[in-house]
Amino acid sequence: MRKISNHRSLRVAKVAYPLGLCVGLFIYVAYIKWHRATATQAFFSITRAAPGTRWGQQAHSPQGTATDGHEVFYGIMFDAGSTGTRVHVFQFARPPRETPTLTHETFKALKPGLSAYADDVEKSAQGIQELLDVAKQDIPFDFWKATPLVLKATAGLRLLPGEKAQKLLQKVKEVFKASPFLVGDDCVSIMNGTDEGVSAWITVNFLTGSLKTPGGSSVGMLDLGGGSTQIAFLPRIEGTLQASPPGYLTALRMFNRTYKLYSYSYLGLGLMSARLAILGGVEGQPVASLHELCAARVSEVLRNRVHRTEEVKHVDFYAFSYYYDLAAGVGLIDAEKGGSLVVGDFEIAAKYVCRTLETQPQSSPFACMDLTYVSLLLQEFGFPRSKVLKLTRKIDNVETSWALGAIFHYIDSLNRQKSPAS
Ligand SMILES: O=c1[nH]cnc2c1ncn2[C@@H]1O[C@H](COP(=O)(O)OP(=O)(O)O)[C@@H](O)[C@H]1O
Ligand SMILES: [Ca+2]
Repeated sequence: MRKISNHRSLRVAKVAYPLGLCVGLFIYVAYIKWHRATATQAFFSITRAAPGTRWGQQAHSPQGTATDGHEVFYGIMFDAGSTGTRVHVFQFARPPRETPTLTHETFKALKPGLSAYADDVEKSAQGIQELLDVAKQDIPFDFWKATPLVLKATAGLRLLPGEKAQKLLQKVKEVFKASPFLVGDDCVSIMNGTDEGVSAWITVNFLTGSLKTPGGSSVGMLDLGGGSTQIAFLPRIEGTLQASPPGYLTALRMFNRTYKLYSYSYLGLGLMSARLAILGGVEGQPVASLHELCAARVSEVLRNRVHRTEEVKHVDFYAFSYYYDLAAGVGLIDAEKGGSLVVGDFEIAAKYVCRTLETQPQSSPFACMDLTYVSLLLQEFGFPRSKVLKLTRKIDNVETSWALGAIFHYIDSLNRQKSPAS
């Protein structure tokens, strides 16, 4: 269902004014007729069935212009992460009577994260505006009004006191409302952890083509952020479903199939939060082996925090974010292309880096602790040392992040409101 193609020229109508007007009118009438005929077709066909989840609600649906028989449209997703804010501008094309395809993504990231402005809310607007300008440059003017603009915040804002988080969100909403894009009342929110995992699972399975084949195999997803970490996969073994605590399973309806996903977000177990917890209380102890010391502290921090499933041993997993950065940092994978490793590689790298740190200062002082943490976290999830993981930042030039899965949901919810029968 997915194709990546070159950006089409969309400004043809401006070439010859009088002729363009007639052609434009004709296309408009044809489009309205065609659109009415297909209005009852499912769009991305995604419905969330889990209780307590909140997907976008909006009164209008995005609507592009028909060119070459394809309807082109855009969606803008802001990821307000704990360590940075990023914009993802997605371009889709929908051939007549077919499901839409993702044709292009533009991505830009800024640091620090929104939560860094908790005590100076006004200052947060500058970065948001800068990222909005990226979207404006990327999306042709004629499409601005129909393009949904959404921001979802993750661990950084979840961990802030509610009032401070709300003030930041309110500021972003002001900036969004002043933009030329399609902005609903729910355009800015804190995403719940389960949705974060589910959306990232949708992204990797969409990009790897796993969603195309009903009944085919799917891949698991591991995301290690700054403030929280997510694991999501589709269990095939009944015992996994039975043994999963409440809150770890969620039903998702997508492309006319229902998936019962295992998805969980551990708030406070992101890499930056873990550093804080690990550094919290062992000062003054004599330095034995730095790795052993680190491992003992990390084990304390992780004790009874993580649910272990047997089935993860048998599922192919993609891992990204800090998993990727750390592996690339010590040369376990290519920093540009990513690659595969086994879980035990993190432990070998941790031991090596910690041992080196005992005798000489390192350029990355946290590497010993970070690698020890990641190695033990993966083991806590139930991964054996021999388990192969795929580490990737992009698949087919699209960022592996929850943003794509989340924009699918959002656009789908807009479409459903427009044609509830579909
Ligand atoms: O879209 C993305 N592309 C590439 N890296 C990303 C993206 N989103 C998050 N990251 C990576 O995730 C890590 C930080 O996670 P984040 O700031 O999102 O924390 P959170 O998920 O706990 O809120 C960093 O390694 C950052 O480079
Ligand atoms: Ca993140």
